[in-house]
Amino acid sequence: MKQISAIIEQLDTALAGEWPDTAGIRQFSYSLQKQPDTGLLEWLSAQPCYPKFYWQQRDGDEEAAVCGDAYAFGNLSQAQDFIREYQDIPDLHIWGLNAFNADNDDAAFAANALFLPRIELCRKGTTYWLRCTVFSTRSLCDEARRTRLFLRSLVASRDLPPITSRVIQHQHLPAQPQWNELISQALTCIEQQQFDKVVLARKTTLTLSQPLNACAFLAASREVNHRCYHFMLAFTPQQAFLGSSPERLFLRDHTELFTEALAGTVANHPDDDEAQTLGEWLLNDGKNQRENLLVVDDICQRLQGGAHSLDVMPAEILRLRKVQHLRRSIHGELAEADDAGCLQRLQPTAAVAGLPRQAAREFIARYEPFDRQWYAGSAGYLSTEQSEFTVALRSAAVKGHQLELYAGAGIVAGSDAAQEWQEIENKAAGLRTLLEEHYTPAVQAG
Ligand SMILES: C=C(O[C@@H]1C=C(C(=O)O)C=C[C@H]1O)C(=O)O
Ligand SMILES: [Mg+2]
Repeated sequence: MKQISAIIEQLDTALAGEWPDTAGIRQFSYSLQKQPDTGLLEWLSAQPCYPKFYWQQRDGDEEAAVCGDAYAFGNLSQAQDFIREYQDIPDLHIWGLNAFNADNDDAAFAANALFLPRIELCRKGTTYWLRCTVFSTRSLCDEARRTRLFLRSLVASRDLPPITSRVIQHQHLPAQPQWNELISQALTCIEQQQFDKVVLARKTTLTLSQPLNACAFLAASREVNHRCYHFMLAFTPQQAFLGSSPERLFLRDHTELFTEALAGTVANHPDDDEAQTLGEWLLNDGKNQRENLLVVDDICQRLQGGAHSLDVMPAEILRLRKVQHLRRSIHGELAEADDAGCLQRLQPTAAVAGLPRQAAREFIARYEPFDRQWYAGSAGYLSTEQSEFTVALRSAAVKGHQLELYAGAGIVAGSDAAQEWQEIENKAAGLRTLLEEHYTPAVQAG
């Protein structure tokens, strides 16, 4: 990582110059001449500064490792206002998470964790760059000094440690009997036409033999869980939220909007022919088609007035490591480039809450036995030209010796509690199996 330390030295010289004692913003951007010796996640893992955020787009072509907060935002509208105010700074990016209940100001849990980083190491294709932002509402001069101190705390990249945490114990919330009750309650509401669909979830708390390194865990997931977004926000050395999600909430490119209905699930199979048979079954299954089409309806309704020329593509199968899904891509033209508006309209979609949204959310708030917090919210970034958020699914909270895994399933007329339990087991397996697979016995022969 010689290149990076050379850039940091150049930055230090720039920051040591004359700075005004007034509010303002400055950004420095340097391109890397060649690919760094280690990956971005390895670099991020080594850094002792929080918060840190990692993101990889699902086609694998865009990657970012960012850390330190130059400024933190109370909600996405504030973040958007900030980007608009400073739109002459070409590449201002704000990164982070929106909670499931991002629109509820009274919620006990933080609505979001969005920040303008001090430092960003990014990749697009084979191009790498490093960006540093100095922002102050009072004194750029003081902030430049703090940024220099911050840069001195950055360290060289290191290999990620192997995953040695073993699962000692697990606890499901709800456990299967309570799940069965919850599903029958939801089915009664559907029959009584209180709503058409509700997505119910489970939190599984794994107690580990030793704390898990969040970056190493995400790297292990990225290695095997292809066609997914990979994201992580580390709040402290012991606390992080991460995931490998197949689902796009939205991508906005200027005023073009790309979103999707990803709902309807069957198991995957390692054998291609078997997987294809399962996929064909999924394409022709009434209950799964219903789950997916309710999401299409929801998204199209929610976008009314905000987007036009909506195009819904035919259903396709998305094959992942443990499950396969039905996906319908949706494309439209926004009336204006408004990310806060997109988030408000689209999150949570009927793929993770239900339809109608309000009735489904009330059912979840009342009967789901845990607080979703970041699960089924969104993770990503906004900037002037482009913004993208993934739905924070196939996700987990790392809390020292504990790992909380989240998985949910859409309940519609025709859902069966045992099958939906199997479906959430399969979804949780995307992350859970990484621990088992990386287990190496402490005592080795010889
Ligand atoms: C709710 C989750 O996944 C959602 C529910 C799906 C379903 O019920 O078929 C499929 C994809 C996701 O939209 C989850 O992974 O936790
Ligand atoms: Mg389902």
